[in-house]
Amino acid sequence: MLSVDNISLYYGAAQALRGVSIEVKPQSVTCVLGRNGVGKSSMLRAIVGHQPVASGAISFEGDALDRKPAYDRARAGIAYVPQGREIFPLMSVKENLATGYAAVKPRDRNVPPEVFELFPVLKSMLGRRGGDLSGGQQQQLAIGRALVARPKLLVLDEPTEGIQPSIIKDIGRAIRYLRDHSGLAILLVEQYLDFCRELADHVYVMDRGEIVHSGDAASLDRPEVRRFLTV
Ligand SMILES: Nc1ncnc2c1ncn2[C@@H]1O[C@H](COP(=O)(O)OP(=O)(O)OP(=O)(O)O)[C@@H](O)[C@H]1O
Repeated sequence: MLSVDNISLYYGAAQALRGVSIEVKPQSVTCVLGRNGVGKSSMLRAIVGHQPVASGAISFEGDALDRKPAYDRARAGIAYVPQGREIFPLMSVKENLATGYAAVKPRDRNVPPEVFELFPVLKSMLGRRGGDLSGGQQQQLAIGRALVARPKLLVLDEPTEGIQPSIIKDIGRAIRYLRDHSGLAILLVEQYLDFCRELADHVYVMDRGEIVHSGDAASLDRPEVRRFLTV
């Protein structure tokens, strides 16, 4: 469904990605792990069109994305929840959800019922300001806003970062539900190993701008893989 083929990415003279290739299959959860600063977020930004690549190719459902701006990628069915969530603190929960309509045809501009089924707290807080929500609730809002666009691929950058364990469980449950019942492909970047071990159909490990491991979730327990994850 998503194919990233041998991409390289630079910030000025500094190379952040060195020939990275990954595949994401439909109706699956793919996790990318690695220490701080190894290039995980850069790879996601390249996929969603926020950062240009210097070489290599990215395709989605067989179409080349390389020259497409971020909004075309969103319309093609790729939704992105950035690290830090980037919700609008002074806008209400309802207004935050509505910002997801930008990539959607006017007749589809409503909140899919599954958003409130997965995250009931959003329904009860529709009138509250985004900035009044806890970190975990903001993460749920950011995922809800991404789902408003009815994506085929959901891209999440560290969805568990700074979030209390009970909400991490809710988010894990939601990801599993979206894969199994809505047929979504989910690509997520994480530092939280247990979260990936429980959820992932496939894992990649990055180190210094390269993919150094590809395998199933159980492969994360191998010592030769672990050494790229321990600080
Ligand atoms: N906008 C930028 N300008 C210059 N260098 C950057 C920029 N963004 C990231 N980098 C550098 O590129 C490298 C990869 O960063 P990236 O954020 O992709 O890593 P990461 O694995 O996602 O780390 P983290 O978990 O800390 O977000 C790092 O050395 C980082 O300092």
